[in-house]
Amino acid sequence: MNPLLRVDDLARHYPVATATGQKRMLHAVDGVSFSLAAGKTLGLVGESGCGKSTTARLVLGVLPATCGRITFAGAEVSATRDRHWRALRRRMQLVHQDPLAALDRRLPVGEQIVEPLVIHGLEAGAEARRQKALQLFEAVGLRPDLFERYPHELSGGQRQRVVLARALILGPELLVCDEPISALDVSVAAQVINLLQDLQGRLGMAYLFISHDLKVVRQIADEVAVMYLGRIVEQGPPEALFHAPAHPYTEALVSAVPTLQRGTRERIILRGDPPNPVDRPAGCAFHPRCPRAVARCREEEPVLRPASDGRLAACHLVPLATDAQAAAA
Ligand SMILES: Nc1ncnc2c1ncn2[C@@H]1O[C@H](COP(=O)(O)OP(=O)(O)OP(=O)(O)O)[C@@H](O)[C@H]1O
Repeated sequence: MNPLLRVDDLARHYPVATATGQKRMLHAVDGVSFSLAAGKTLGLVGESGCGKSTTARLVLGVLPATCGRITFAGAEVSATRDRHWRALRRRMQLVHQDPLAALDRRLPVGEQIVEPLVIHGLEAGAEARRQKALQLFEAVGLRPDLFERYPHELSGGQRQRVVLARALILGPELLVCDEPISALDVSVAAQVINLLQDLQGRLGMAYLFISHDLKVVRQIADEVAVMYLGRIVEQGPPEALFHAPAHPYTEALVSAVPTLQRGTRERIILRGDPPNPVDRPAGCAFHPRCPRAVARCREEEPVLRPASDGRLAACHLVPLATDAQAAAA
């Protein structure tokens, strides 16, 4: 079956000036490929600056790619902002981490929920729009009396529900959730995650779910991709990935969450920040921070390929799948 979303060799480079005034290229996203089936969730994790948000903006067609290809429901996504782009954008919506920034402080939240309908000229008549918005209010668990309130009169969790209701009003097939709970406290965040799962069950949307919270990603994702310095370094089902990480970088991320770590392997503590993407280390980009690195890691760049247990990993130390296993995966 064709996936709903397919990303092939996607890249986004930025020309930047170094401290000495030299012009260099920053590879924010550098050859990323994945696919996402309808109704499923792909979690995207990795340290700050690894390219998660850039990937999200490329997928939504709000940022042009340097190269690569994005296909949504069989149609190519490009950042052209023409009629074709607008029609596709209706079917994929963004849920951002900061609901206050996403909402207009001067408008009651009920009015903001119906805005996408007005923009796309989809529902004639103010009353029909209001009824639709009230239905969505209920679907995201908001009381109808909050309809006329302004964003600053709502709690953070309520505001994120308003943002969700607005994203849902056009009936999207894909929600791109970029750190949707990072501004919320733990119990409210848990409610929003439960709501997202519930909505997915009822409406069958696919989620591209970006988060640095591995526990939440394990709960919500069907598949997880780990990014490092603009590339995917490991991808697989959350249970396998978090309980028995193959790539030392995934292992380091998991080591930082004691309740996720299993087994007796020595923990990998991540030291320092990731390298500057302008000066990507030779060989494996993770080798300067990897306690398991061997000579080959400093010289030869590992490519992302099937490991013996079916997941994808870009590490010289991970046993590769045999040709037969790779073909079956
Ligand atoms: N407009 C830009 N010009 C130059 N560099 C950029 C630009 N936008 C992003 N970058 C760089 O691209 C890299 C990836 O950024 P991105 O925001 O995608 O990372 P991220 O994983 O989403 O981080 P965070 O979790 O902090 O949001 C970073 O090094 C960032 O500094």
